[in-house]
Amino acid sequence: MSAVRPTRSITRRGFGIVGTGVAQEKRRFTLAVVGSIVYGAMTVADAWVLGWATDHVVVPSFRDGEVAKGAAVVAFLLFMSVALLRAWGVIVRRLIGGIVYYRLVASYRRQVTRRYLALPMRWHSQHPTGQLLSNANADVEATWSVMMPLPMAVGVVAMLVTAVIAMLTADVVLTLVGLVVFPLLFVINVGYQRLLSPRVTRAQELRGRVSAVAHESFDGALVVKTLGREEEETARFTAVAEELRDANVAAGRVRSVFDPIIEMLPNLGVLIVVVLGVERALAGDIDAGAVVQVAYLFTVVGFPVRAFGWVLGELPRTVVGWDRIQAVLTATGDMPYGRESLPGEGAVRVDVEGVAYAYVPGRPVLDDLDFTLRPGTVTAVVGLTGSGKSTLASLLDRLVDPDAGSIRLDGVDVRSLGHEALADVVALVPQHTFIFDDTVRDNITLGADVDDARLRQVLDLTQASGFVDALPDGTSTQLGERGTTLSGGQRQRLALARALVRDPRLLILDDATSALDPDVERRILTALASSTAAGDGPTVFVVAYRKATIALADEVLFLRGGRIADRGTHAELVERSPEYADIVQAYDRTREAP
Ligand SMILES: Nc1ncnc2c1ncn2[C@@H]1O[C@H](COP(=O)(O)OP(=O)(O)OP(=O)(O)O)[C@@H](O)[C@H]1O
Repeated sequence: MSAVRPTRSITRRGFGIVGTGVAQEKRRFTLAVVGSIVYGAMTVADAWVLGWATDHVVVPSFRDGEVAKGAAVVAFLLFMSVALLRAWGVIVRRLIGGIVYYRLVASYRRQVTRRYLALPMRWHSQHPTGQLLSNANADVEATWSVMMPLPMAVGVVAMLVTAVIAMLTADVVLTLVGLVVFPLLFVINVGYQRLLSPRVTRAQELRGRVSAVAHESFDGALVVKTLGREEEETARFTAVAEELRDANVAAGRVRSVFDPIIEMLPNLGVLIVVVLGVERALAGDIDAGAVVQVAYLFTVVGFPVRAFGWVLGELPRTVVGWDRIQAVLTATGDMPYGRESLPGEGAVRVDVEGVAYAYVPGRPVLDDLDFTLRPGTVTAVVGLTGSGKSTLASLLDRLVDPDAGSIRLDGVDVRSLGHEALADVVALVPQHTFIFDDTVRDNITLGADVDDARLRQVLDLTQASGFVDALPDGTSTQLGERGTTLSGGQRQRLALARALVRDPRLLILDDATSALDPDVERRILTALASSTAAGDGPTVFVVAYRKATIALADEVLFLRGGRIADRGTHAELVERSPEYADIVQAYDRTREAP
């Protein structure tokens, strides 16, 4: 995020964005402004009551040597009424203003998150997680934080107008002092915020970078330690931490110059008012109450005037935050889902026809693929690293759409299936397992209605019952962030159970059993293959790396450079393709090497 210079067009755009927010929360915002106006008017009224009490209670009491009781009671009632109304104004402004802000933040967070989920994997692979987190958090907050001081700034206008009227009724000469001090205060505030804002924005950016570097170092702690890179990592962190320190000091310098001026200016005004006012009171031109009233106004109006500065200072952040969230909200490339559902039940037939796919235009990763997965069979795909196996798995699960050709399930193009219909039919177990910070049960069901007997069945099938039962609370055990309390093989078994519990009609395993020991893997896959062969399981497509797994498949697709180089049973391919035989041999050598 680059610091935006507060130019006029930024101010104009900023107010445009603020308008969008106000329009979205019209009623609540209006109420917050009413609260703010009441607060402003009552602040001025307070000064007036003080003036009135000076003239009608304080001065007569000194003059007559006894308290004017009737007037004192009236003054007390006036003070109390004004104080209550003022308190009501503050509560409404703060409470409703806060609600407006939090509602807008929540609404835009929801929109951004919904958009993320609608955008295709192709978009996600080009946007790092850190950036997405920042969009949903910091950018949304930066856009709307202007809404916090906004009702106060609007109310301050009403306050200043009433203050000037109140001063005019007190004394014209003292009003002139106000007419110099207030605008001066306003101009200094605006200048202050304009100087401060880019520095604060920069510090915020750097805070993000500091946590990103720290996050990366902690995440990669193993690499850092094993390769002895502690010093380099510390130096990398120190560099950004020092930049952040300098940015904070730069912002602090601006504050140290302006804060005293802004604090001092109203006091200077009070001094002038007292000097001028006392002279005029002694000359008999005005009452003492008028001097007290105007002097008091100077002390209370100074602070709210700052709200203007805050609003103007926030606008550049508003614009930057808005642009960043709009980049997500207007991102295109959605994969629209159809409305069809797949008739029938049981394992599906998959027809892949003329499929091509490229991550980078002109450089196809998969090209001209034609094959059929017969219902209720197990097909393994074998190929060198980078030959396109995972990409093919993503296409079958419609995480991406092919650039050419089609993929049909029981004759229905996957693009015409509804989102839920597709999720009901196909399950993909990816290379990297994700475990939620939740219980074993919820990690498997993901909210689906699954009874205990079925849960037990899939845990048995995936050879997970043993270790799950050994956990402190069995299936109710909380697994911690990313399931760090489990071994890689245990995580993979839960991921398999998660897919199987949904009774998919097409199961895609993308190297999903790599962390299992060969014996456990063989048992799981044999059970799966036999249920499939018995007409009770899904069609299985497996990206495989072990000879034993590959040998279980009814058919093997041998992928080379994104094309099918050969296909047949494992035995047939070993016999006719030395290249294939070499790859499979090499797989086992690398995988089983100690
Ligand atoms: N998100 C991406 N953006 C650009 N290119 C990609 C992306 N993902 C994969 N590729 C490229 O596409 C090609 C095929 O990748 P893919 O992951 O499908 O291969 P694979 O056969 O599964 O490899 P491995 O056996 O190493 O998992 C590779 O050359 C890879 O660099």
